[in-house]
Amino acid sequence: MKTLTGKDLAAAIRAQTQAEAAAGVQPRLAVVVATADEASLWYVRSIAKAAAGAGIACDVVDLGPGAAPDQIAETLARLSADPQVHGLMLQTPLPPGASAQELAAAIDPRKDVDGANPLSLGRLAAGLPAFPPATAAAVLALLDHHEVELAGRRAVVVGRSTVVGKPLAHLLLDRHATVTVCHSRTRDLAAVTSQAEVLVAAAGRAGLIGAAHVAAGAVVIDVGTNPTDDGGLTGDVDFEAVSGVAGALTPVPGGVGPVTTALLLRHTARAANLP
Ligand SMILES: NC(=O)C1=CN([C@@H]2O[C@H](COP(=O)(O)OP(=O)(O)OC[C@H]3O[C@@H](n4cnc5c(N)ncnc54)[C@H](OP(=O)(O)O)[C@@H]3O)[C@@H](O)[C@H]2O)C=CC1
Ligand SMILES: Nc1nc(=O)c2c([nH]1)NC[C@@H]1CN(c3ccc(C(=O)N[C@@H](CCC(=O)O)C(=O)O)cc3)C=[N+]21
Repeated sequence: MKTLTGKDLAAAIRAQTQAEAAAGVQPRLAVVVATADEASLWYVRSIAKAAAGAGIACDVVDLGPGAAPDQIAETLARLSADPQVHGLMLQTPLPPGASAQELAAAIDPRKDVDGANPLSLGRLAAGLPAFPPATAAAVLALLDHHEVELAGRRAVVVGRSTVVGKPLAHLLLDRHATVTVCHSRTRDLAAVTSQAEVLVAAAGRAGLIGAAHVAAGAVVIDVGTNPTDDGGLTGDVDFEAVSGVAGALTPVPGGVGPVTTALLLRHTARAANLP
């Protein structure tokens, strides 16, 4: 079994992004936060750190977990109108009563580096240029980096969120895979996933995918980042069990996550230099 790591790819993307950032106007990313969720705050810190390393300015606008939806919308509108800001993202989760989908409509599509505005998702579905969500893009980047063939192959995505599952299904379709999307109402998940030549797990359930869910030799991409009791991180895939069946598998940590952060910065550098 081949372990498909993301660290080298992430480093290469960051180096390329640093060169792009240095060649044009200095890119600036604004990250709006309204949560106390530890995993989300960890991601924000890692974005800020990686941005500094790539020569990208990063402003974290923390409104706190008690922020009202109107306040978040006003903040996004202000940053969308600010010519100093090239990239704008709204972290999830959000406070109860706030809808990420509705709020993201306030992000200027030209600055929508995490593909959250419904317009970006619509453009993606229509095959028009748009920034895909960094996580969905990271899955494709990993598959390409490891030269996994997609055309004509059966791909199964577990999860239908707006951040990962849905945009990823469009990206895989564009690459001529035959795509099936599963979710919590899918009957007999293992029967569907075991048909996959390329399987992507993005459900946010630790250990959901076991050996019985995977076809011999399949390429398995684990997007899940579930906190463990000892303060660590584990994926949606039971790595031990599945490594005995799969042909290739991404680790967690060290797989999709670092590539996601690197691509968010690449999108920001590109947004800063849009014609
Ligand atoms: N590494 C990275 O860069 C990133 C990692 N993540 C991680 O990816 C995971 C998914 O994130 P996100 O998409 O935001 O999560 P959501 O909770 O928004 O979506 C989860 C999806 O998985 C489906 N699902 C849940 N349980 C099951 C089940 N038992 N069987 C089949 N499907 C199920 C849900 O179905 P239904 O729609 O029916 O509820 C839903 O569509 C999380 O662990 C998250 O932390 C997220 C973003 C970036
Ligand atoms: N609008 C929005 N878009 C997101 O993409 C988004 C979000 N909100 N909210 C939070 C989740 C979570 N997320 C992660 C990204 C990278 C790692 C990552 O790089 N993790 C490291 C390990 C971290 C560790 O060891 O603790 C790794 O996988 O190697 C993790 C989690 C993006 N998210």
